[in-house]
Amino acid sequence: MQKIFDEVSSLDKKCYDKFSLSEDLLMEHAALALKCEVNNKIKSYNSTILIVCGVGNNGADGLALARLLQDEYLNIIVYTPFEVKSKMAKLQLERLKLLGVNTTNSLRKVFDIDCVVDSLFGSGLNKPLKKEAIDILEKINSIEAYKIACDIPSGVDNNGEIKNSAFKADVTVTMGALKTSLLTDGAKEFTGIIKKANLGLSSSCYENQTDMYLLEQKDLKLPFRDNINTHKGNYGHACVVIGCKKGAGVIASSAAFSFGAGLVTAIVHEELQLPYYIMQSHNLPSNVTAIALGMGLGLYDKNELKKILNTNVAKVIDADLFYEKLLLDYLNQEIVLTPHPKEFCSLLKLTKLADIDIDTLQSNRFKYVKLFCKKYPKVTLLLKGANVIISQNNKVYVNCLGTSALSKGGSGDVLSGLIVALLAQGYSFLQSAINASLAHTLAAKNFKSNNYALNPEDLIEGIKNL
Ligand SMILES: NC(=O)C1=CN([C@@H]2O[C@H](COP(=O)(O)OP(=O)(O)OC[C@H]3O[C@@H](n4cnc5c(N)ncnc54)[C@H](O)[C@@H]3O)[C@@H](O)[C@H]2O)[C@@H](O)CC1
Ligand SMILES: [K+]
Repeated sequence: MQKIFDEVSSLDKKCYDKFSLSEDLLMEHAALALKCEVNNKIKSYNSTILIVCGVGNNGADGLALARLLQDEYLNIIVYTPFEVKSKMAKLQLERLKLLGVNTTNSLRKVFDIDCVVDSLFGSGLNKPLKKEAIDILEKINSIEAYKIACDIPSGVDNNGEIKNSAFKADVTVTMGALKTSLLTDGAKEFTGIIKKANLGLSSSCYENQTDMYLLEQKDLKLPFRDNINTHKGNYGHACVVIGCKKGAGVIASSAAFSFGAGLVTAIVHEELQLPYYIMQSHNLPSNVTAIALGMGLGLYDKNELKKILNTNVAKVIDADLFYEKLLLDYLNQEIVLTPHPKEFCSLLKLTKLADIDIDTLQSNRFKYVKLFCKKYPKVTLLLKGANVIISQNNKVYVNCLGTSALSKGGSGDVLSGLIVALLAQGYSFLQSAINASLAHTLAAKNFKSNNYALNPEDLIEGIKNL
């Protein structure tokens, strides 16, 4: 798990005030981290590196990089389209001049470039881009080369929003600590792989306390069976309520069985053709330990719903239930909710927290997740998206490991099945949501066939083999 911060200027300030590091020293480390990234990828001396430098300290990072790369590559183009403004950018430019390095303010030749470093705008981007900047970004985006963003892809603002254009990076070397702005669904299209640069201090000294964390592959804890002398009753009894769209519940049931639940029962109105290992019943069995409810539910008798919701076992709620007022009666208890953005908008409206459209939510995912979890601190909320956000009370966890292969009907049903399996086995609400989400995304990431082809069975098969 890595810490995430909304802003890092206070952390930079701590470096100056508490540890007596200078801005110049931090910048030198930033440039060194960029140099490492270039060197790791570009091995041939006969290469051309284009460094695009803006007017502020992000540009200054690029200018310092140009100095560090001298003599390492045949051709280093230092492109400064605008007159530099910040004190550090002026100093870095002066240092380059003293070395006899020329810069250019026009970029004609955009072929035969092996690597582009984007140091146009960083955390100081505070207004929409003008045409001139948009044209530059479009021009450098069109170059076929390895693309490195310094700190944050230019055009992505501090809320992680992209107003008109942004640099499309293969890798973003972010300075000091991970920022929320890099982890929005919108930014995911532009950041590429995110790497964190050390600015001269270990993370434990540079970073402060936070309630936000980025989940990593190594955080995954699978429900391995450590004891030998066990029986099915030791692993819980998961029940999945089958609604009108029966496939959803069937997928969830299969996923639950494959993720370790000792028994899985589908709660049905009529006998269905199900895998032989999934039991069927009209009522909840007396030994139920967790329930999944909502997927493919459609129209369902309210009294039956209430009866299921009133059963005192762990529950994961999905899909159609986010449009049901009835759910409001259960938000002050421990429960896992797994809405996608449209369903979360409905939930926000039902709870009278906000009446917003999907675009507004997507631009402010963290804000609305925090708002909801503040009002309902017992709920474990998992907001689906390109980057999944999982939150309980004031803690927020982000899972960036998902891929577009998961953008399919049935993926969410698998996730609910995984969560109910862990709940049934006695894992906590938060651990169930986190580990199910990690398993879900990692299985998709490991999928070897084309990324448009993943189906729920492939996903379940992948989860079995993590
Ligand atoms: N403070 C520190 O100690 C460190 C800062 N570092 C770098 O400094 C960067 C932040 O530097 P700055 O605060 O100078 O900010 P930026 O370099 O991101 O840019 C700020 C400048 O761009 C202008 N600007 C903002 N939006 C614009 C727009 N849409 N169109 C045209 N001009 C616009 C501003 O007026 C300002 O002059 C970080 O992203 C990071 O790369 C690193 O060197 C690490 C250490
Ligand atoms: K940048």
